[in-house]
Amino acid sequence: MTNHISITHALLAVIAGFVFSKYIEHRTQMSKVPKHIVSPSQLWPSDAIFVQLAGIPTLGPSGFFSSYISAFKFVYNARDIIQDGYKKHYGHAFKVPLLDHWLVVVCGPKMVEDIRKATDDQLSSAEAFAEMLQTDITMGKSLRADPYQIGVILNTLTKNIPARFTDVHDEMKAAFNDFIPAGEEWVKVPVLKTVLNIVCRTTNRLFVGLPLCRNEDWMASRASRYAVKVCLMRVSSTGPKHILYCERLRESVYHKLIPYVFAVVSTRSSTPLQLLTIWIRLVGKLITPRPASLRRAVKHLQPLFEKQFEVDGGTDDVDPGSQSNNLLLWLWRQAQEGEQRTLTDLAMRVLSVNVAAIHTTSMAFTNALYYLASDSKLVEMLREEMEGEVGRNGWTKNAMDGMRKLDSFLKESQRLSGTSAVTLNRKALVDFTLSDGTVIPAGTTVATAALPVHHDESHYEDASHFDPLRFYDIREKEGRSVRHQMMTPEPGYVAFGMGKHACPGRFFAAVELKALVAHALLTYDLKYDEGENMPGIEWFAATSFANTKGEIMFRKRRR
Ligand code: HEM
Repeated sequence: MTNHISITHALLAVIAGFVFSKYIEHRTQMSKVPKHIVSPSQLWPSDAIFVQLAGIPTLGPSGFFSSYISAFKFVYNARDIIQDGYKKHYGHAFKVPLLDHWLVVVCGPKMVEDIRKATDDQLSSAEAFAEMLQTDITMGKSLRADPYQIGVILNTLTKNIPARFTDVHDEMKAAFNDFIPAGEEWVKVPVLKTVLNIVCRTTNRLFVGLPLCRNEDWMASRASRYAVKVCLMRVSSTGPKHILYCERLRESVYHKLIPYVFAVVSTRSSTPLQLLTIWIRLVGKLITPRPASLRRAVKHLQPLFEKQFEVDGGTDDVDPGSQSNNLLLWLWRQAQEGEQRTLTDLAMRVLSVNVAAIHTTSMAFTNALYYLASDSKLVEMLREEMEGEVGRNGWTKNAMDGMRKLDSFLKESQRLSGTSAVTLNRKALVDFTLSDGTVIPAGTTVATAALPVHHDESHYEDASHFDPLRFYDIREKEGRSVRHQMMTPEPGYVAFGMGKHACPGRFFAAVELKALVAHALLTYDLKYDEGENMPGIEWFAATSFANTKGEIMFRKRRR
């Protein structure tokens, strides 16, 4: 026993002596190099990224331990931290430490314009999403290699909204009926959970039609739960990454904590940290919902796939109003012969579009309901407009387009409640110089401040006040302008992002949201239970969520 201890002590002493002597040697080397040409990369394995990042001001402390404390604070307090940075660094960039990497945030119209105008080879949206959602693991690599589904959503899906609107509205009515049966008595409904089901069914009526959109296994386990699992994957996959391998840890290890040991002991490609990345990827592959979700999606889509493509090869004309005019067909027609036309690849894309569509729309609808349940005057005003439009145009896309007060209300709700702290997430593929001269080093994630823009008095008078007719009034003043709509990105409104990567589904989202709110208000009365009020927004790091626990009372509308 004693022998064991002394051998261990001796070994530790040798290692400590070795590290210390190398440290002294390293300090000696460092002292010989003139300060102005010292770059960590010349002395130990390093990324130039960390050197260049040092030139961008840090919000809060940037020391090894203190920056990790800041990173933990960011998880709980991102909204205030980004707001603070926006105030202090308006017109420029600042950086915040996240647990696994630095995030550079730019503020002010000129900086946003720089990001908007950058090419995909300079700042990549796909690479930023890949990192955020771990898409290679959760969705597979082919989606990133050729994300043609984005063009399909923006063009074909948007063009087909009027033709498929009746169908979508039909599903909406059936789904509301199933999940909130309209009775004479008030019933208390958990809002987000119910809304997720309604939105999943309504959206999938457009994507895959009946009967699949109502299939409980597709609905509950695949389409919407897959989306939830992907979000959880994001959290869980970055969780271990935070601890074991991350850009920031590498930075700390290489540059701050024990730079020398790693330089001497191993090359970059074989560092234990690199091995841990592989390990994390393996764990990610084991826990990803992708194989199971994909198998189920393929099973459910197989009959539709055979019906639509095996007879006519997807070339026959389809009635635009029919259910065969769906996302699967639009994807098929855009896909290249070969791999992209397999059911597996198409099914993955259908799932990925579900991920992008369902939670975002559900959050927006939930937030809108929270406002409506607290304001009966607003409800009455909107009902009047809805009845007028539906009376003139029936339940059509045209009628939805005519609901200008509703559009304004939804936009105001998104402005104050539906937006994350940052948007336009991009990954720099090359060193990218902003117009104020700041260099975003290749490999860095950059984003623009979002919520602070929505609270900026230079864009909005009394910016923190909720004014449902704010945009309606502006549009009326400008002669019933078509500008300032909910789906229109503008410098003061970035809920759907901006530029060529602005949300391609925003046109559908706006129509669907209007139809959902109109159907809800014309079918039900709604209010909070005695003693309950509008619940607050929830946050996880820089992302905002509609309150997950809020409940609202519904009953059949009384006139
Ligand atoms: C209220 C609902 C929605 C909100 C608030 C929303 C918001 C956003 C935002 C902020 C982005 C990032 C934009 C950027 O980085 O510049 C985005 C991207 C995207 N959204 Fe939406 N979205 C919504 C609904 C939808 C729907 C219904 C679909 C599909 C039908 C969809 C599909 C996508 C896709 C595919 C992207 C990635 C675009 C790209 O990388 O070029 N979204 N969305």
